[in-house]
Amino acid sequence: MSTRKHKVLPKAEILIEALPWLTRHHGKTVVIKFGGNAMVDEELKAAFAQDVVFLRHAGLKPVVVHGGGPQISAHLDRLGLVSEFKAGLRVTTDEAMDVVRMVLAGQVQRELVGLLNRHGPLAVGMTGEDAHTMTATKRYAELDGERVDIGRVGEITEVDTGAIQALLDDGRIPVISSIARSADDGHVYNINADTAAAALAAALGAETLIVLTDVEGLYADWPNSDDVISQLTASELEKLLPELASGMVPKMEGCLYAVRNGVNTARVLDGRVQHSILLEIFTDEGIGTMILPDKGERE
Ligand SMILES: Nc1ncnc2c1ncn2[C@@H]1O[C@H](COP(=O)(O)OP(=O)(O)O)[C@@H](O)[C@H]1O
Ligand SMILES: CC(=O)N[C@@H](CCC(=O)OP(=O)(O)O)C(=O)O
Repeated sequence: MSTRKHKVLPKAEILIEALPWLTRHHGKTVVIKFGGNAMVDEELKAAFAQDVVFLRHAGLKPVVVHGGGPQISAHLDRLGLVSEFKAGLRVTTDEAMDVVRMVLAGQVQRELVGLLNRHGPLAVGMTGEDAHTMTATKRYAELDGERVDIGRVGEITEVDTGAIQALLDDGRIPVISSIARSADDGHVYNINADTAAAALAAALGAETLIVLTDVEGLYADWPNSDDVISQLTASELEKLLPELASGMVPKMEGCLYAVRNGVNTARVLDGRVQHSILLEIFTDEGIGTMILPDKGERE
């Protein structure tokens, strides 16, 4: 009897630890960005799907926005097309845009939908083009103060959350690829997936934006040290932005945008750690980096 109690009690304690978090997050929308670099391992992808389905059954409304940078680069390579990044954004020729759309919507999104739907008829894939969910205009990169043409890369000008809301109201899990149509020229544009996730989180009035990536969080002095900043405010992050490099730039700009536009917290988590989403949402042990609105702007 006592051995049994010994074994069962810790499990019950874990469940009870989740109670205040379950209450707090019930019915809330959570936008989760799954980065291409965190999507390389089969077990991790399956664990990610389990976490998202768990959130849904725990009464939250998860929305998945996915990247696929490495997968796009691999496909371009196979076709003998060069990929080049400027200011963290892929220079996207018309030809490359076809590949971006095919890989994101036809490969990466399909795979995630398949993994989620192992647990039931929950996930529905779409791109920002569907039902005019995301509208974009051509974006230029800023390099040493110069405006540089990077082809079919877009910035979001408008978000229509109608289709996503309808899916959420129907109990589904929307899985969204970061592509948007332009109202100016009718073309489709390549949107950085962190930027898309942040814009959607703000437009949906999400409680939280979770960005899964391939590092532990925001390093204070990358690449010299692996000290992770566990928490910072929007103003503190704004000061750090000019020092950031590569993929962290759109990620942190996105987090800043989200918390400045009504999202209560933005979190960058290590997607290489299995079940990092569950640990973050339902336990007292926060991991990764949390960005909060400035005092006075918090709910
Ligand atoms: N201060 C920083 N803290 C953490 N990572 C950083 C920092 N500055 C730059 N990076 C780089 O940003 C990368 C994450 O961005 P990215 O490669 O675009 O990932 P994802 O595919 O998940 O969007 C990290 O792997 C790291 O190389
Ligand atoms: C404009 C731009 O750079 N778009 C990205 C879209 C995918 C993405 O953002 O994927 P990750 O989240 O895995 O980096 C690209 O073409 O790679």
